[in-house]
Amino acid sequence: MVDIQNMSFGYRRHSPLLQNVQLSLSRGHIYGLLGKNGAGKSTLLKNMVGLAFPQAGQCLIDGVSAQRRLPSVLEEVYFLAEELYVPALTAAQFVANTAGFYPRFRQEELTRYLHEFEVPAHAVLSKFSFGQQKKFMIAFALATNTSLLVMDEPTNGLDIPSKAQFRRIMASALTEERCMIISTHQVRDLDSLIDTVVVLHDGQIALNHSLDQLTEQLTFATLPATDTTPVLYAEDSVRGRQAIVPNATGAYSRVDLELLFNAATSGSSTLLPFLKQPSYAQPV
Ligand SMILES: Nc1ncnc2c1ncn2[C@@H]1O[C@H](COP(=O)(O)OP(=O)(O)OP(=O)(O)O)[C@@H](O)[C@H]1O
Repeated sequence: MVDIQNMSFGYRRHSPLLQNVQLSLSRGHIYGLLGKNGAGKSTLLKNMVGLAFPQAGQCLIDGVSAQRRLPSVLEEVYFLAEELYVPALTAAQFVANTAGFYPRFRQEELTRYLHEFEVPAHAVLSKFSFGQQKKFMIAFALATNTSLLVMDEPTNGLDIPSKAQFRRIMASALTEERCMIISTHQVRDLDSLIDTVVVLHDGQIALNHSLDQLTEQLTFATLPATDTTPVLYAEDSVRGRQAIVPNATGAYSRVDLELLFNAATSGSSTLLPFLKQPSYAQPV
């Protein structure tokens, strides 16, 4: 669905932020785009949907360059930006003005998502709290039923129960026809939601693996402080030594997203080369 090929971008010509990025996203998946503050996640997403133009390489949506912004492509793309612009309109007025751009928009789905998010359906949007505005826009984004749904930091401003609602609603809205990508620097917000982890670091895609691939290749374990097992990455914590080791037995362990993210962005010299070994590297 999305093909980013050798893409480079910088806000200033001689200082590239993204370099030679390669990324393919398929329908039927929820991707988590993780990166530190300022890593360039929003910038990558804007290039992906044609709101910023690469200086080299290209971003394709179903084979068409996103920067052409063809209506036939745009009606299949919804981009929920990190900063919201919410007009002084009721939900019904907002839908009347906006839903027409998305041929597969479903009012009954919007009503259901708003009910699940406990957002009033008839108030003026600009009078909502920030969290309610965010939830309205997430509900609207889902109800557009676009093939590509790109959400930049959607969980910013949501309280803890709302984050759980968000994960439930997102999971219920995924279909085989849809590709969703969600960026965050709050790694735990995507726990139990995404099926593929993409880490952006130092201007490049440092890691792009499905959770299934990761559980097959890695074991996430808490080791006693005295344990001398060779590790791919480890951090000391109050619970013991949180470690990532090769999965030698094929046993299942839950991916610790935060530990994985720390490993991928720490400059650890072992984890990323281990995942890139020919027998393990399986681009999604
Ligand atoms: N319009 C712009 N003009 C110039 N520089 C910009 C612009 N937008 C972003 N930047 C810079 O590009 C870098 C990456 O910003 P970006 O917003 O893409 O990062 P991010 O990973 O989404 O960060 P965060 O997690 O903090 O939202 C930052 O250093 C930022 O200051």
